Amino acid sequence: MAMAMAMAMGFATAVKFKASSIINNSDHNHALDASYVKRAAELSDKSAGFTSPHPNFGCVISTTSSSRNVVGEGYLYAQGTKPAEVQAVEAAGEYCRGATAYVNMEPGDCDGDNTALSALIQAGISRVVIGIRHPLQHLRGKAIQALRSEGLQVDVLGEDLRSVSMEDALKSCLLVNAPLLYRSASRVPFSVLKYAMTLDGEYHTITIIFIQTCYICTISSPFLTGKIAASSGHASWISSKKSRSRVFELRGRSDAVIVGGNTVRKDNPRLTPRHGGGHLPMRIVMSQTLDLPEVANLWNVTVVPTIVVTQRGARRSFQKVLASKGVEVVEFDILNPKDVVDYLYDRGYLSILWECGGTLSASAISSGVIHKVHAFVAPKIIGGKNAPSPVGELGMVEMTQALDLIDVSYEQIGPDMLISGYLQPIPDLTPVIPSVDETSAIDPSLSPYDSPIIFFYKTWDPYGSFSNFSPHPIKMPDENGGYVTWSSVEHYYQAHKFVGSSDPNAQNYIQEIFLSKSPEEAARTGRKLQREHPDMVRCDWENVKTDVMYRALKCKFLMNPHLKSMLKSTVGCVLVEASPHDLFWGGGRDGEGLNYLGRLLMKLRSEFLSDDDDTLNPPQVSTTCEDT
Ligand SMILES: NC(=O)C1=CN([C@@H]2O[C@H](COP(=O)(O)OP(=O)(O)OC[C@H]3O[C@@H](n4cnc5c(N)ncnc54)[C@H](OP(=O)(O)O)[C@@H]3O)[C@@H](O)[C@H]2O)C=CC1
Ligand SMILES: Nc1c(N[C@@H]2O[C@H](COP(=O)(O)O)[C@@H](O)[C@H]2O)[nH]c(=O)[nH]c1=O
Repeated sequence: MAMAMAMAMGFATAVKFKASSIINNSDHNHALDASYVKRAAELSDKSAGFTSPHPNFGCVISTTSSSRNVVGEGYLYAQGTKPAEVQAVEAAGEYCRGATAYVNMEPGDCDGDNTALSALIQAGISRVVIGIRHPLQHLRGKAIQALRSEGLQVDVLGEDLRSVSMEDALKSCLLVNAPLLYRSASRVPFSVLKYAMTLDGEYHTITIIFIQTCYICTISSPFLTGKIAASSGHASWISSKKSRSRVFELRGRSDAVIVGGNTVRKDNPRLTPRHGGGHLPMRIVMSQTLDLPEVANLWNVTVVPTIVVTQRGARRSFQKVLASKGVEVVEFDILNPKDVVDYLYDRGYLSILWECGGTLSASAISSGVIHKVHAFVAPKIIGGKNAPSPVGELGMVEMTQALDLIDVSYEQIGPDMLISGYLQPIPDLTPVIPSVDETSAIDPSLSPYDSPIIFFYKTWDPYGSFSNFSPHPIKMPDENGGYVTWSSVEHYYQAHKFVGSSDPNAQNYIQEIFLSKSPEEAARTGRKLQREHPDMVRCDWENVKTDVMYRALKCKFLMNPHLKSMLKSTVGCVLVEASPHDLFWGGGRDGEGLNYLGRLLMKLRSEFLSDDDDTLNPPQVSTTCEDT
C-alpha cells in the first residue's frame, strides 16, 4: 500500500543499494545472467495495475567483478516518467563503470532523445543483456544497434544467449509484456476472460485433480460445468473477498472491462478497480437489444466513463437517454466480439478484461478474440439444472474438440483456486521477413536481426519504384528473336501466364494484357483471365513465375540506371513488399507472407553490387513449357 501510494504520488521508483549490503554472487554462468533478466521482468511488472497497461520496463545493474553484485535497479512507472535504465544508473552511481545492465525489453524511445540509451552509455556500462527485442517494428533493433555502435556488448536472449535458464527468463519477459506483443503481432488488444464459478458441475469429486480437470472441461465440455450464478441469476458472491480483490487488480491492469447486457440487468455492476488508486479502465457494455435499465451504476460516469456498444438503429430513444447521462454509444452494423475488439484496437487499447456471463464469453471464444482465461473456482456447491455456466454453447460434441490451455498455472487465493492459462500462444515476434536462414542465403551481408527493413508497396512510397506497378517500360525479347516493349513489369508478368499455351485464345489474352492502360489494369485482367480460364495458364507457371519476374525486374533496373543506383543504395536493408494481401510476392499484414518480390530485389542487389560491369543487354526469357 505504501508502495502504491508512493507510486501514485509519482515518487521515483529506483531502489538504492548500499555497497555494504550487496548480495555476493559467486556464480558466473548464464544462470546468473538469466536470473538478473528475470528480476528486471519482475521489477517491470510493479507498476501494472497502477498505470495504463503500457510497456513494462525494468532494469538491473550488476558489477562485472567476480562477485557480480547488484548495484542498481529501477522500473518505469508510466509512460513519460523516468526510464528504468536512468533510475538504475542513478542508483548504481559510480558502480556503473564497466558494469552490466539487464533489461527485460529493448529500450524504446518516444521523444527521440534516447534518454535510456544515453544514460547507459554515459554511465560507462560495458555490457547490456536484453530479454526481448522491442515488439514495435519501428523500434525493434534500433537501441541494440545504437548500443553496439557505441562499443557496448549487447546480448539478446535467444539470439546471443541460449540455455534452459535463458528460456525461462525469456518467458518472463514475454509474459510481462504480453498485451503489447499480442497487439503488435495480431493487431487486436490482449483479451482476458475472467469468471468466478462454483465447484459443482454434473460430475463432482472434490480433489485438486478434479478441479484441474474441471477447469479445462469447463471451457469445452457439456458434461462438466461449474456455475457462475444461481438458477435465479444471483451471483454475488461466488468467489471470496480475497479473490475479488485480485479481480480489482486485474481490472487495474486493463484498458477496458467488458460485460454483456444481461449482466447489467442481473448484477448492476460497477466494474471499477477498488484496489487503492491507480489506473481506471473504461467500462464497456455489449448489448444488441439495448433493453437496459434506465438507472444503473454503469451510467454514473463521474469517475469512470462507460461505452455502450450496440446494433445499428437499436432503441434510438434509449441511446439519447444514455447520451444525456454522458454514456458514449457506439453502433455496429452487426454487433460481435471481433468487430468490437478491432474497434478498441483502433482506439489504442492494449488489454481487455471480459467479465461477462457464459453467452457472451462463448461468442468471444468462438470468435477467437480471447487469449487468456482466469477461472476463480470457489469451494461452493449451488446446484440447479438451469444455473448458468461460465462458457455457453461452443458447438463442441466430443472431448477431442476441447480447447487445451497453454502454460496453465494454479494459485490458491484464500479458499479459492485461481486457474489461469492461455488459449493462444504468446506470439513470437523474432523472425523478420524473410526468415533468419533465408535472409543470409539471399544476401550474406544481411543480418536478419539487425538489418533495418525497407517496406515498399504503392508507387508513391519512398521506394515505390521497386513496385511492379511503377511506370517503367521494359524491352524484352519475344518468341521471334525480336524485342517487345512492355509498359511495365506487371504487364509482362501477367501476360506470361499465357505465353507458350497451345490454345489459340491465349494469344488474345496476351494481347489484352499487353494493351492494358495501366499496371493495375494489367494485374486485374491477368488475374481475372487466370481465374476464369485456369486451363489456359501455361502448365509450368508455378515453376517459372519467379524466373519470369526475376528477368523482368533485372531488365527494369538495367534499363533505368537511377533505379539501379537506388536499389544498390539499400544495401544492408531487408526489402519487403508491404502487400497485406499477396502472401507470395508480398510480406503480408504481419510478416506471414513469403515476400518473393523483396527476395528477388535483394538477390538482384547482391548481383549488381558484385558486378559493376553490367551492360544494357536485356536478358533472355523462356517462353514455352519446353524451353524453361
Ligand atoms: N460469476 C461470474 O464471474 C459472472 C457471473 N455472471 C452472471 O451471468 C449471468 C449473465 O450471463 P449472460 O447472459 O451469459 O452474460 P452477458 O450479459 O454478460 O452476455 C450476454 C449478453 O451480451 C449481449 N451481447 C451482445 N453481443 C453479443 C454477442 N455477439 N453474443 C452474445 N451476447 C451478446 C446481449 O445483451 P442484450 O441482451 O442486452 O442484447 C446478451 O444478452 C448473470 O446471472 C450474471 O450474474 C456474469 C458475469 C460474471
Ligand atoms: N459474481 C462474481 C463476479 N462477477 C462479476 O463482477 C461484476 C460485479 O462487479 P462490481 O459491481 O464492480 O463489484 C459482475 O457483474 C460480474 O461481471 N466476479 C467475481 O470475481 N466473483 C464473483 O463471485
